[in-house]
Amino acid sequence: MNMNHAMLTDLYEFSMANGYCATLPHTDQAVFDIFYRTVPDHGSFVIAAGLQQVVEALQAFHFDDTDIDYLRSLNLYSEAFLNELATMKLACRVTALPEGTPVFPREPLLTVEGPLMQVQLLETLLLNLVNHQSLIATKARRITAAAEGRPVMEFGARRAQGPDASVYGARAAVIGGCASTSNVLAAQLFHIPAAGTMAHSWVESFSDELTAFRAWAKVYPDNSALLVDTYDVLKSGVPNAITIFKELRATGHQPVGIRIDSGDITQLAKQARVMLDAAGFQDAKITASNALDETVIQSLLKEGAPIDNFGIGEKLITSASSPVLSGVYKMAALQTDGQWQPKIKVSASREKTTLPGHKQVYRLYHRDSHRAFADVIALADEILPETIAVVNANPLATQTRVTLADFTAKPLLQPVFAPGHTADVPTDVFAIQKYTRETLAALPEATQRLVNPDFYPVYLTPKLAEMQQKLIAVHHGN
Ligand SMILES: Nc1ncnc2c1ncn2[C@@H]1O[C@H](COP(=O)(O)OP(=O)(O)OP(=O)(O)O)[C@@H](O)[C@H]1O
Ligand SMILES: O=P(O)(O)OC[C@H]1O[C@H](OP(=O)(O)OP(=O)(O)O)[C@H](O)[C@@H]1O
Ligand SMILES: O=C(O)c1cccnc1
Repeated sequence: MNMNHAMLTDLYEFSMANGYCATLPHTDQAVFDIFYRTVPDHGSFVIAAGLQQVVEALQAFHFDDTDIDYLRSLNLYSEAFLNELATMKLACRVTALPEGTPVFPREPLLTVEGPLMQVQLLETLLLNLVNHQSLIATKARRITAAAEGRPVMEFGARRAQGPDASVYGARAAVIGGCASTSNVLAAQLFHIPAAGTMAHSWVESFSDELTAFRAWAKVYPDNSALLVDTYDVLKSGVPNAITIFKELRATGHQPVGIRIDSGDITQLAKQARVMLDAAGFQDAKITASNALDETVIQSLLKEGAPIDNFGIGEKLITSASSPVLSGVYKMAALQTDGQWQPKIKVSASREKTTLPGHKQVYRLYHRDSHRAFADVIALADEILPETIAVVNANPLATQTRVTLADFTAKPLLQPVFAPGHTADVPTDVFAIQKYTRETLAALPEATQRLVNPDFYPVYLTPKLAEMQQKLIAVHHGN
Protein backbone atom coordinates (compact mmCIF):
# COMPACT_ATOMS: atom_id res chain seq x y z
CA MET A 1 0.00 0.00 0.00
CA ASN A 2 1.32 3.41 -0.91
CA MET A 3 1.37 5.51 2.25
CA ASN A 4 1.94 9.24 2.42
CA HIS A 5 3.93 9.81 5.58
CA ALA A 6 2.79 13.43 5.78
CA MET A 7 -0.52 11.88 6.89
CA LEU A 8 1.21 9.78 9.56
CA THR A 9 0.31 12.11 12.36
CA ASP A 10 -2.07 12.42 15.25
CA LEU A 11 -5.36 14.13 14.53
CA TYR A 12 -4.63 16.85 17.07
CA GLU A 13 -1.69 18.08 14.99
CA PHE A 14 -4.09 18.85 12.12
CA SER A 15 -6.59 20.30 14.58
CA MET A 16 -3.97 22.64 16.07
CA ALA A 17 -2.60 23.55 12.64
CA ASN A 18 -6.11 24.41 11.43
CA GLY A 19 -6.58 26.47 14.58
CA TYR A 20 -3.24 28.29 14.15
CA CYS A 21 -4.26 29.05 10.57
CA ALA A 22 -7.50 30.62 11.83
CA THR A 23 -6.06 32.57 14.75
CA LEU A 24 -2.37 33.44 14.32
CA PRO A 25 -0.46 35.33 11.62
CA HIS A 26 0.99 33.01 8.99
CA THR A 27 4.46 34.31 9.47
CA ASP A 28 4.71 33.27 13.12
CA GLN A 29 7.76 31.07 13.46
CA ALA A 30 8.44 28.47 16.11
CA VAL A 31 11.29 26.30 17.35
CA PHE A 32 10.71 22.80 18.72
CA ASP A 33 13.29 20.37 20.15
CA ILE A 34 13.32 16.60 20.31
CA PHE A 35 14.88 15.19 23.49
CA TYR A 36 14.26 12.31 25.88
CA ARG A 37 14.44 11.89 29.64
CA THR A 38 14.89 8.19 30.41
CA VAL A 39 17.46 5.84 28.90
CA PRO A 40 16.23 2.32 28.02
CA ASP A 41 17.68 -0.58 30.03
CA HIS A 42 18.98 1.84 32.73
CA GLY A 43 21.82 2.81 30.40
CA SER A 44 23.39 6.24 30.45
CA PHE A 45 22.91 7.31 26.82
CA VAL A 46 20.96 6.67 23.65
CA ILE A 47 22.48 6.28 20.17
CA ALA A 48 20.72 8.86 17.96
CA ALA A 49 19.41 7.26 14.75
CA GLY A 50 16.78 7.69 12.05
CA LEU A 51 18.02 11.00 10.64
CA GLN A 52 18.30 9.83 7.04
CA GLN A 53 14.62 8.84 7.15
CA VAL A 54 13.72 12.18 8.78
CA VAL A 55 15.40 14.10 5.96
CA GLU A 56 13.77 11.89 3.32
CA ALA A 57 10.37 12.42 4.97
CA LEU A 58 10.90 16.20 4.97
CA GLN A 59 11.95 16.17 1.33
CA ALA A 60 8.83 14.22 0.37
CA PHE A 61 6.45 16.15 2.64
CA HIS A 62 3.28 17.08 0.77
CA PHE A 63 -0.47 16.52 0.76
CA ASP A 64 -2.13 15.23 -2.38
CA ASP A 65 -5.75 15.43 -3.53
CA THR A 66 -6.80 12.20 -1.83
CA ASP A 67 -5.33 13.41 1.48
CA ILE A 68 -7.12 16.75 1.20
CA ASP A 69 -10.40 15.02 0.28
CA TYR A 70 -10.08 12.73 3.29
CA LEU A 71 -9.32 15.61 5.65
CA ARG A 72 -12.30 17.53 4.19
CA SER A 73 -14.50 14.50 4.87
CA LEU A 74 -13.78 14.82 8.60
CA ASN A 75 -15.80 18.06 8.61
CA LEU A 76 -13.37 19.62 11.06
CA TYR A 77 -11.22 21.95 9.03
CA SER A 78 -11.65 25.15 7.05
CA GLU A 79 -11.25 25.36 3.29
CA ALA A 80 -8.56 28.00 3.83
CA PHE A 81 -6.55 25.51 5.90
CA LEU A 82 -7.09 22.68 3.42
CA ASN A 83 -5.88 24.99 0.69
CA GLU A 84 -2.78 25.79 2.81
CA LEU A 85 -2.05 22.07 3.05
CA ALA A 86 -2.63 21.46 -0.67
CA THR A 87 -0.14 24.19 -1.64
CA MET A 88 2.28 23.73 1.26
CA LYS A 89 5.99 24.14 0.64
CA LEU A 90 7.91 23.08 3.71
CA ALA A 91 9.81 26.14 4.98
CA CYS A 92 11.46 24.53 8.02
CA ARG A 93 15.12 24.44 8.99
CA VAL A 94 16.30 21.40 10.91
CA THR A 95 19.45 20.83 12.93
CA ALA A 96 20.36 17.45 14.39
CA LEU A 97 23.10 15.43 15.99
CA PRO A 98 24.75 13.19 13.39
CA GLU A 99 23.32 9.67 13.38
CA GLY A 100 25.30 7.43 15.69
CA THR A 101 26.02 10.13 18.26
CA PRO A 102 25.60 9.05 21.90
CA VAL A 103 23.09 11.53 23.34
CA PHE A 104 22.27 12.10 26.99
CA PRO A 105 18.94 12.86 28.71
CA ARG A 106 17.57 16.38 28.20
CA GLU A 107 19.91 17.19 25.28
CA PRO A 108 18.14 18.40 22.13
CA LEU A 109 19.00 15.82 19.48
CA LEU A 110 16.99 17.49 16.71
CA THR A 111 15.50 20.98 16.43
CA VAL A 112 12.98 22.29 13.92
CA GLU A 113 12.44 25.97 13.17
CA GLY A 114 9.78 27.23 10.78
CA PRO A 115 6.19 28.41 10.48
CA LEU A 116 4.35 27.25 13.61
CA MET A 117 1.70 25.41 11.63
CA GLN A 118 4.27 23.38 9.71
CA VAL A 119 6.51 22.67 12.69
CA GLN A 120 3.48 21.41 14.61
CA LEU A 121 2.43 19.10 11.77
CA LEU A 122 5.84 17.38 11.83
CA GLU A 123 5.74 16.32 15.49
CA THR A 124 4.34 12.80 15.30
CA LEU A 125 6.23 11.67 12.22
CA LEU A 126 9.60 12.95 13.47
CA LEU A 127 9.14 11.35 16.88
CA ASN A 128 8.05 8.08 15.29
CA LEU A 129 11.19 7.94 13.12
CA VAL A 130 13.68 9.08 15.74
CA ASN A 131 12.29 7.15 18.71
CA HIS A 132 12.18 3.83 16.89
CA GLN A 133 15.60 3.79 15.28
CA SER A 134 17.33 5.36 18.29
CA LEU A 135 15.80 2.68 20.53
CA ILE A 136 17.05 -0.17 18.35
CA ALA A 137 20.48 1.38 17.74
CA THR A 138 20.82 1.76 21.51
CA LYS A 139 19.88 -1.88 22.09
CA ALA A 140 22.25 -3.03 19.34
CA ARG A 141 25.06 -1.06 20.97
CA ARG A 142 24.43 -2.93 24.22
CA ILE A 143 24.27 -6.32 22.52
CA THR A 144 27.37 -5.80 20.38
CA ALA A 145 29.28 -4.41 23.38
CA ALA A 146 28.42 -7.60 25.28
CA ALA A 147 29.61 -9.68 22.28
CA GLU A 148 33.05 -8.04 22.64
CA GLY A 149 33.91 -7.87 18.96
CA ARG A 150 32.31 -11.14 17.86
CA PRO A 151 30.12 -10.45 14.81
CA VAL A 152 26.40 -10.14 15.55
CA MET A 153 23.91 -10.99 12.80
CA GLU A 154 20.52 -9.29 13.07
CA PHE A 155 17.87 -12.06 12.80
CA GLY A 156 14.70 -10.23 13.91
CA ALA A 157 12.49 -9.81 10.82
CA ARG A 158 10.02 -12.52 11.84
CA ARG A 159 9.50 -11.10 15.32
CA ALA A 160 9.60 -7.38 14.54
CA GLN A 161 6.46 -5.36 15.11
CA GLY A 162 5.63 -5.09 11.43
CA PRO A 163 7.54 -4.63 8.16
CA ASP A 164 8.80 -1.08 8.80
CA ALA A 165 10.11 -2.05 12.23
CA SER A 166 12.03 -4.95 10.69
CA VAL A 167 13.60 -2.93 7.87
CA TYR A 168 14.46 0.26 9.76
CA GLY A 169 15.25 -1.82 12.84
CA ALA A 170 17.87 -3.72 10.84
CA ARG A 171 19.34 -0.40 9.68
CA ALA A 172 19.47 0.89 13.25
CA ALA A 173 20.95 -2.42 14.44
CA VAL A 174 23.90 -1.88 12.10
CA ILE A 175 24.34 1.70 13.32
CA GLY A 176 24.53 0.25 16.84
CA GLY A 177 27.16 -2.31 15.84
CA CYS A 178 25.63 -5.34 14.08
CA ALA A 179 27.67 -6.81 11.23
CA SER A 180 24.94 -8.17 8.97
CA THR A 181 21.23 -8.94 8.68
CA SER A 182 19.12 -11.89 7.61
CA ASN A 183 16.51 -9.36 6.38
CA VAL A 184 16.94 -9.34 2.63
CA LEU A 185 14.94 -6.16 2.02
CA ALA A 186 16.99 -4.24 4.59
CA ALA A 187 20.20 -5.68 3.14
CA GLN A 188 19.16 -4.57 -0.36
CA LEU A 189 17.99 -1.09 0.68
CA PHE A 190 20.88 -0.18 2.97
CA HIS A 191 23.77 -2.18 1.47
CA ILE A 192 24.14 -4.36 4.55
CA PRO A 193 25.72 -7.81 4.11
CA ALA A 194 22.90 -10.38 3.92
CA ALA A 195 23.72 -13.34 6.16
CA GLY A 196 22.13 -16.58 7.29
CA THR A 197 22.33 -20.30 7.92
CA MET A 198 19.38 -22.74 7.63
CA ALA A 199 16.17 -23.50 9.55
CA HIS A 200 15.14 -26.72 11.31
CA SER A 201 12.66 -27.30 8.47
CA TRP A 202 15.59 -27.97 6.12
CA VAL A 203 16.86 -30.75 8.37
CA GLU A 204 13.34 -32.13 8.84
CA SER A 205 12.74 -32.17 5.09
CA PHE A 206 15.16 -35.08 4.53
CA SER A 207 15.08 -38.67 5.70
CA ASP A 208 17.76 -37.99 8.29
CA GLU A 209 20.12 -35.25 9.50
CA LEU A 210 23.21 -36.49 7.69
CA THR A 211 21.33 -36.57 4.38
CA ALA A 212 20.05 -33.05 5.04
CA PHE A 213 23.55 -31.71 5.79
CA ARG A 214 25.00 -33.47 2.73
CA ALA A 215 22.31 -32.00 0.49
CA TRP A 216 23.04 -28.51 1.85
CA ALA A 217 26.76 -28.94 1.36
CA LYS A 218 26.16 -30.00 -2.21
CA VAL A 219 24.15 -26.85 -2.97
CA TYR A 220 26.37 -24.52 -0.90
CA PRO A 221 29.80 -26.13 -0.66
CA ASP A 222 31.38 -22.82 0.38
CA ASN A 223 28.59 -21.67 2.68
CA SER A 224 28.06 -24.70 4.87
CA ALA A 225 26.82 -23.34 8.21
CA LEU A 226 24.93 -26.35 9.57
CA LEU A 227 22.17 -26.15 12.20
CA VAL A 228 23.05 -28.94 14.62
CA ASP A 229 20.24 -28.94 17.21
CA THR A 230 17.26 -30.45 15.40
CA TYR A 231 17.65 -33.85 17.11
CA ASP A 232 20.62 -34.00 19.48
CA VAL A 233 23.51 -31.56 19.27
CA LEU A 234 26.27 -33.76 20.65
CA LYS A 235 25.05 -37.22 19.69
CA SER A 236 24.05 -36.48 16.12
CA GLY A 237 24.29 -32.81 15.05
CA VAL A 238 28.01 -32.25 15.60
CA PRO A 239 29.14 -35.76 14.53
CA ASN A 240 27.09 -35.44 11.33
CA ALA A 241 28.49 -31.95 10.69
CA ILE A 242 32.02 -33.32 11.10
CA THR A 243 31.30 -36.08 8.57
CA ILE A 244 30.14 -33.47 6.07
CA PHE A 245 33.06 -31.15 6.83
CA LYS A 246 35.46 -34.01 6.05
CA GLU A 247 33.68 -34.61 2.74
CA LEU A 248 33.85 -30.89 1.95
CA ARG A 249 37.53 -30.69 2.77
CA ALA A 250 38.23 -33.77 0.62
CA THR A 251 36.70 -31.92 -2.32
CA GLY A 252 38.67 -28.73 -1.71
CA HIS A 253 36.09 -26.70 0.21
CA GLN A 254 36.45 -24.86 3.49
CA PRO A 255 33.70 -25.75 6.01
CA VAL A 256 32.04 -22.71 7.60
CA GLY A 257 30.75 -24.03 10.92
CA ILE A 258 27.70 -24.87 13.02
CA ARG A 259 24.78 -23.06 14.63
CA ILE A 260 23.40 -24.04 18.04
CA ASP A 261 19.85 -22.78 18.68
CA SER A 262 18.65 -24.49 21.88
CA GLY A 263 19.69 -26.06 25.16
CA ASP A 264 22.46 -24.89 27.47
CA ILE A 265 24.55 -23.07 24.92
CA THR A 266 27.70 -22.90 27.04
CA GLN A 267 27.89 -26.61 27.64
CA LEU A 268 26.93 -27.50 24.11
CA ALA A 269 29.36 -25.02 22.53
CA LYS A 270 32.24 -26.18 24.75
CA GLN A 271 31.74 -29.81 23.87
CA ALA A 272 31.11 -29.05 20.20
CA ARG A 273 34.37 -27.08 20.12
CA VAL A 274 36.30 -30.01 21.55
CA MET A 275 34.78 -32.36 18.98
CA LEU A 276 35.41 -30.02 16.03
CA ASP A 277 39.00 -29.37 17.11
CA ALA A 278 39.70 -33.06 17.66
CA ALA A 279 38.46 -33.74 14.13
CA GLY A 280 40.84 -31.08 12.76
CA PHE A 281 38.27 -28.32 12.21
CA GLN A 282 39.74 -25.60 14.43
CA ASP A 283 38.61 -23.00 11.89
CA ALA A 284 34.96 -24.08 11.92
CA LYS A 285 32.96 -21.33 13.62
CA ILE A 286 30.29 -21.76 16.27
CA THR A 287 27.24 -19.51 15.98
CA ALA A 288 24.77 -19.22 18.87
CA SER A 289 21.15 -18.10 18.68
CA ASN A 290 17.89 -18.51 20.65
CA ALA A 291 16.38 -15.50 22.40
CA LEU A 292 19.79 -14.01 23.21
CA ASP A 293 20.36 -10.51 24.49
CA GLU A 294 23.21 -8.64 26.17
CA THR A 295 22.55 -10.27 29.54
CA VAL A 296 22.60 -13.84 28.21
CA ILE A 297 25.61 -13.07 25.99
CA GLN A 298 27.56 -11.74 28.97
CA SER A 299 26.64 -14.83 30.94
CA LEU A 300 27.69 -17.17 28.10
CA LEU A 301 31.03 -15.43 27.64
CA LYS A 302 31.67 -15.32 31.39
CA GLU A 303 31.19 -19.10 31.43
CA GLY A 304 33.78 -19.35 28.66
CA ALA A 305 31.39 -20.42 25.89
CA PRO A 306 33.54 -20.68 22.72
CA ILE A 307 31.15 -18.74 20.47
CA ASP A 308 32.41 -16.98 17.35
CA ASN A 309 29.21 -15.32 16.09
CA PHE A 310 25.81 -14.46 17.45
CA GLY A 311 22.44 -14.40 15.66
CA ILE A 312 20.03 -12.12 17.52
CA GLY A 313 16.38 -11.65 16.70
CA GLU A 314 13.45 -10.85 18.94
CA LYS A 315 15.26 -9.30 21.90
CA LEU A 316 17.09 -6.87 19.61
CA ILE A 317 14.46 -5.94 17.04
CA THR A 318 11.85 -5.19 19.73
CA SER A 319 14.29 -3.99 22.41
CA ALA A 320 12.33 -6.48 24.50
CA SER A 321 13.75 -5.71 27.93
CA SER A 322 13.04 -1.99 27.54
CA PRO A 323 10.79 -1.45 24.56
CA VAL A 324 10.10 2.30 24.64
CA LEU A 325 12.17 5.37 24.00
CA SER A 326 9.98 8.29 25.10
CA GLY A 327 11.50 11.04 23.03
CA VAL A 328 9.36 14.19 23.10
CA TYR A 329 8.93 17.26 20.89
CA LYS A 330 8.64 20.46 22.87
CA MET A 331 8.26 24.09 21.92
CA ALA A 332 11.36 26.11 22.81
CA ALA A 333 10.65 29.50 21.21
CA LEU A 334 7.95 31.37 19.32
CA GLN A 335 8.25 34.46 17.16
CA THR A 336 5.46 36.96 17.58
CA ASP A 337 5.47 40.37 15.87
CA GLY A 338 8.97 39.60 14.63
CA GLN A 339 10.32 39.05 18.17
CA TRP A 340 11.54 35.67 19.44
CA GLN A 341 10.08 34.69 22.81
CA PRO A 342 11.61 31.74 24.64
CA LYS A 343 8.96 29.23 25.69
CA ILE A 344 8.82 26.74 28.50
CA LYS A 345 6.61 23.89 29.62
CA VAL A 346 6.52 24.05 33.42
CA SER A 347 5.77 20.84 35.21
CA ALA A 348 5.00 19.86 38.77
CA SER A 349 8.06 17.64 38.49
CA ARG A 350 11.16 19.85 38.09
CA GLU A 351 12.73 17.15 35.97
CA LYS A 352 10.05 17.63 33.34
CA THR A 353 10.37 21.40 32.98
CA THR A 354 11.67 22.06 29.46
CA LEU A 355 14.67 24.08 28.30
CA PRO A 356 13.70 27.30 26.49
CA GLY A 357 15.28 29.08 23.54
CA HIS A 358 17.35 28.23 20.45
CA LYS A 359 20.04 25.89 21.72
CA GLN A 360 23.30 24.19 20.84
CA VAL A 361 24.84 21.13 22.51
CA TYR A 362 28.61 21.06 23.03
CA ARG A 363 30.68 17.98 23.84
CA LEU A 364 33.69 18.99 25.91
CA TYR A 365 36.99 17.15 25.46
CA HIS A 366 39.99 17.40 27.79
CA ARG A 367 42.54 19.43 25.88
CA ASP A 368 45.31 16.90 26.54
CA SER A 369 43.66 13.49 26.41
CA HIS A 370 40.94 14.34 23.85
CA ARG A 371 38.52 12.33 26.01
CA ALA A 372 35.01 13.68 26.39
CA PHE A 373 34.16 14.52 30.00
CA ALA A 374 30.94 16.57 29.91
CA ASP A 375 28.32 18.09 27.63
CA VAL A 376 27.07 21.65 27.89
CA ILE A 377 23.73 22.85 26.56
CA ALA A 378 24.01 26.51 25.60
CA LEU A 379 21.90 29.13 23.87
CA ALA A 380 22.63 28.94 20.15
CA ASP A 381 24.13 32.43 19.97
CA GLU A 382 26.48 31.95 22.94
CA ILE A 383 30.21 31.53 22.51
CA LEU A 384 31.64 29.30 25.24
CA PRO A 385 34.40 31.09 27.16
CA GLU A 386 37.64 29.25 28.02
CA THR A 387 36.53 28.81 31.61
CA ILE A 388 32.86 28.50 32.37
CA ALA A 389 30.80 28.09 35.53
CA VAL A 390 27.95 25.81 34.57
CA VAL A 391 24.80 24.46 36.18
CA ASN A 392 23.88 20.78 36.31
CA ALA A 393 21.15 20.06 33.75
CA ASN A 394 19.71 17.40 36.01
CA PRO A 395 17.63 19.31 38.58
CA LEU A 396 17.93 16.33 40.93
CA ALA A 397 21.76 16.44 40.96
CA THR A 398 23.38 17.26 44.29
CA GLN A 399 26.38 19.14 42.88
CA THR A 400 24.58 21.95 41.10
CA ARG A 401 27.40 24.33 40.00
CA VAL A 402 30.77 23.41 38.52
CA THR A 403 33.59 25.35 36.82
CA LEU A 404 34.98 23.82 33.63
CA ALA A 405 38.31 24.71 32.00
CA ASP A 406 41.03 23.27 29.70
CA PHE A 407 38.62 21.88 27.17
CA THR A 408 37.88 21.97 23.49
CA ALA A 409 34.18 22.18 22.74
CA LYS A 410 32.58 20.49 19.74
CA PRO A 411 29.12 21.72 18.69
CA LEU A 412 26.96 18.66 18.01
CA LEU A 413 23.81 20.05 16.37
CA GLN A 414 24.41 20.49 12.63
CA PRO A 415 22.10 21.85 9.89
CA VAL A 416 20.53 18.90 8.06
CA PHE A 417 17.60 20.39 6.18
CA ALA A 418 16.63 23.81 4.87
CA PRO A 419 14.18 24.86 2.16
CA GLY A 420 15.78 24.80 -1.26
CA HIS A 421 18.96 23.08 -0.08
CA THR A 422 19.86 19.48 -0.72
CA ALA A 423 20.45 17.83 2.59
CA ASP A 424 23.80 16.28 3.12
CA VAL A 425 23.53 13.59 5.77
CA PRO A 426 25.60 10.40 5.68
CA THR A 427 23.69 7.43 4.29
CA ASP A 428 26.38 4.73 4.40
CA VAL A 429 25.31 2.71 7.46
CA PHE A 430 28.79 1.31 8.04
CA ALA A 431 30.30 4.80 7.94
CA ILE A 432 27.69 5.77 10.55
CA GLN A 433 28.57 2.65 12.58
CA LYS A 434 32.25 3.68 12.46
CA TYR A 435 31.33 7.17 13.65
CA THR A 436 29.32 5.61 16.49
CA ARG A 437 32.27 3.46 17.52
CA GLU A 438 34.72 6.35 17.40
CA THR A 439 32.42 8.75 19.25
CA LEU A 440 31.80 6.14 21.94
CA ALA A 441 35.52 5.47 22.28
CA ALA A 442 36.02 9.08 23.43
CA LEU A 443 33.47 8.71 26.25
CA PRO A 444 34.50 7.52 29.72
CA GLU A 445 34.44 3.72 29.95
CA ALA A 446 32.34 3.83 33.09
CA THR A 447 29.62 5.67 31.15
CA GLN A 448 29.46 2.80 28.66
CA ARG A 449 29.12 0.05 31.27
CA LEU A 450 26.03 -2.09 30.65
CA VAL A 451 25.13 -2.42 34.33
CA ASN A 452 24.97 0.61 36.66
CA PRO A 453 26.83 2.96 34.30
CA ASP A 454 28.36 6.10 35.67
CA PHE A 455 26.15 9.00 34.70
CA TYR A 456 27.88 11.43 32.37
CA PRO A 457 27.53 15.08 33.36
CA VAL A 458 25.36 17.38 31.26
CA TYR A 459 25.38 21.06 32.17
CA LEU A 460 23.56 24.24 31.20
CA THR A 461 25.30 27.54 30.61
CA PRO A 462 24.41 30.19 33.20
CA LYS A 463 22.54 32.13 30.49
CA LEU A 464 20.33 29.19 29.60
CA ALA A 465 19.76 28.28 33.26
CA GLU A 466 18.84 31.91 34.00
CA MET A 467 16.44 32.03 31.08
CA GLN A 468 14.75 28.87 32.35
CA GLN A 469 14.54 30.23 35.94
CA LYS A 470 13.10 33.55 34.74
CA LEU A 471 10.38 31.79 32.77
CA ILE A 472 9.54 29.53 35.71
CA ALA A 473 9.30 32.63 37.92
CA VAL A 474 7.03 34.40 35.41
CA HIS A 475 4.87 31.30 35.30
CA HIS A 476 4.61 31.24 39.10
CA GLY A 477 3.75 34.95 39.08
CA ASN A 478 6.94 36.06 40.93
N1 LIG B 1 24.51 -21.04 29.40
C1 LIG B 1 23.46 -20.23 29.39
N2 LIG B 1 23.37 -19.23 30.26
C2 LIG B 1 22.29 -18.43 30.28
N3 LIG B 1 21.25 -18.55 29.43
C3 LIG B 1 21.29 -19.53 28.53
C4 LIG B 1 22.38 -20.42 28.45
N4 LIG B 1 22.13 -21.28 27.45
C5 LIG B 1 20.94 -20.93 26.92
N5 LIG B 1 20.42 -19.89 27.56
C6 LIG B 1 19.14 -19.20 27.32
O1 LIG B 1 18.16 -19.98 27.97
C7 LIG B 1 16.94 -19.97 27.25
C8 LIG B 1 16.54 -21.41 26.94
O2 LIG B 1 15.35 -21.38 26.23
P1 LIG B 1 14.21 -22.47 26.40
O3 LIG B 1 13.92 -22.72 27.81
O4 LIG B 1 13.08 -22.07 25.51
O5 LIG B 1 14.91 -23.78 25.88
P2 LIG B 1 15.26 -24.17 24.44
O6 LIG B 1 16.58 -24.80 24.57
O7 LIG B 1 15.13 -23.02 23.52
O8 LIG B 1 14.19 -25.23 24.10
P3 LIG B 1 13.53 -25.51 22.69
O9 LIG B 1 13.90 -26.91 22.39
O10 LIG B 1 12.09 -25.29 22.94
O11 LIG B 1 14.08 -24.56 21.66
C9 LIG B 1 17.20 -19.15 26.00
O12 LIG B 1 16.72 -17.84 26.21
C10 LIG B 1 18.72 -19.11 25.87
O13 LIG B 1 19.17 -17.91 25.28
O1 LIG C 1 15.52 -16.30 18.99
P1 LIG C 1 15.80 -15.04 18.23
O2 LIG C 1 16.81 -14.18 18.89
O3 LIG C 1 14.54 -14.32 17.84
O4 LIG C 1 16.55 -15.47 16.86
C1 LIG C 1 15.89 -15.87 15.73
C2 LIG C 1 15.26 -17.21 15.93
O5 LIG C 1 14.49 -17.45 14.80
C3 LIG C 1 14.66 -18.78 14.43
O6 LIG C 1 13.81 -19.60 15.16
P2 LIG C 1 12.44 -20.15 14.61
O7 LIG C 1 11.95 -21.09 15.63
O8 LIG C 1 11.52 -19.04 14.20
O9 LIG C 1 12.83 -20.92 13.27
P3 LIG C 1 13.90 -22.07 13.04
O10 LIG C 1 14.53 -22.34 14.35
O11 LIG C 1 13.14 -23.20 12.52
O12 LIG C 1 14.85 -21.49 12.07
C4 LIG C 1 16.10 -19.05 14.80
O13 LIG C 1 16.37 -20.39 14.86
C5 LIG C 1 16.28 -18.32 16.08
O14 LIG C 1 16.02 -19.10 17.19
O1 LIG D 1 19.79 -17.54 8.94
C1 LIG D 1 19.47 -17.91 10.07
O2 LIG D 1 20.10 -18.77 10.70
C2 LIG D 1 18.27 -17.29 10.72
C3 LIG D 1 17.60 -16.25 10.15
C4 LIG D 1 16.51 -15.70 10.78
C5 LIG D 1 16.09 -16.19 11.96
N1 LIG D 1 16.75 -17.20 12.52
C6 LIG D 1 17.82 -17.74 11.92
